[in-house]
Amino acid sequence: MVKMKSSFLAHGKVILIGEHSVVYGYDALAMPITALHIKTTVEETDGPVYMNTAHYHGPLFDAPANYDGLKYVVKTMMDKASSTDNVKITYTGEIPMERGFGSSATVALGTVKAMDNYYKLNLSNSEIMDITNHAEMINHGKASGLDAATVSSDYLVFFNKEIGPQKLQAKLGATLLIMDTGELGNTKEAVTMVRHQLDESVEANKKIERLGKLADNFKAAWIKQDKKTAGKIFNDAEEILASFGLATDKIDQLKTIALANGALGFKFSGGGLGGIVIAICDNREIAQQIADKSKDLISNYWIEEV
Ligand SMILES: C[C@@](O)(CCO)CC(=O)[O-]
Repeated sequence: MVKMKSSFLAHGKVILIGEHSVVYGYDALAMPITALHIKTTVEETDGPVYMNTAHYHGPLFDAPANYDGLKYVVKTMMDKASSTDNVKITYTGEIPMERGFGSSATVALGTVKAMDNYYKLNLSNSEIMDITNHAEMINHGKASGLDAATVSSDYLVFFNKEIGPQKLQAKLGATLLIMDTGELGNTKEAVTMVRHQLDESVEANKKIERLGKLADNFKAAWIKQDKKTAGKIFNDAEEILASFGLATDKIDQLKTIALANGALGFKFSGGGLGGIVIAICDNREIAQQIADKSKDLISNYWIEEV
């Protein structure tokens, strides 16, 4: 019997604060970006299991190692369905890859959900999250679960590895300017860089603990709608993240422009080594002005009221 084609639309995320320290059990805050999404479509094929993305077309199990997380997802779902029929999986839509927008978690989640529906498996939410998180572990070496939790939520996520995601209903009353440096980040490399420093230095461990505390202070400022303090905490977090060697020249240049043009605070978001940066601004006009002044350094930008 021919199975019905199945699709799932999953959105991206940005981490507001707590990247890296979240991997070691500290708190973090992240939000979904519904403007950026990827649609995963699963359908029957006579050939080998096939993958169709903007970057790769071909048999999935011949794809390069950076698709290993997806290979695991597809194999796991086919095993769960006891299926020997092959599928063709197509990804459409756009979330810039390796920028901190959670594209790897988005495609992993989309694939689990679309295949769950395709095979009528009715997996529980925790099974779906476990498979998505395991794919993230394969992709990043060590993953907190924050990305997977945020791409599967339609609300602001307060997250801790032990407790999982909690909904934060508050608003800061500020404008976020999210800018894409156009530089590819590399989460796996960034997470490894931090881990090596933690293995070797007490000072590095203290810095990670401070980052974790900043996330809690940021949450408190957010709830109080204290955007000035939130901005200052952003700057403090950026300083610590940069001290691990995770910022780039371009990130530093964007920080100078943002702070000289009225941003309340600035930090990169996600693993670092490139990717996206966020400026907290008092209002849209300031955000637009910073984006205009940064235009020669960025490939794109988004303005979000939070
Ligand atoms: C760097 C990191 O904290 C965020 C990557 O988007 C890694 C993780 O939480 O798994």
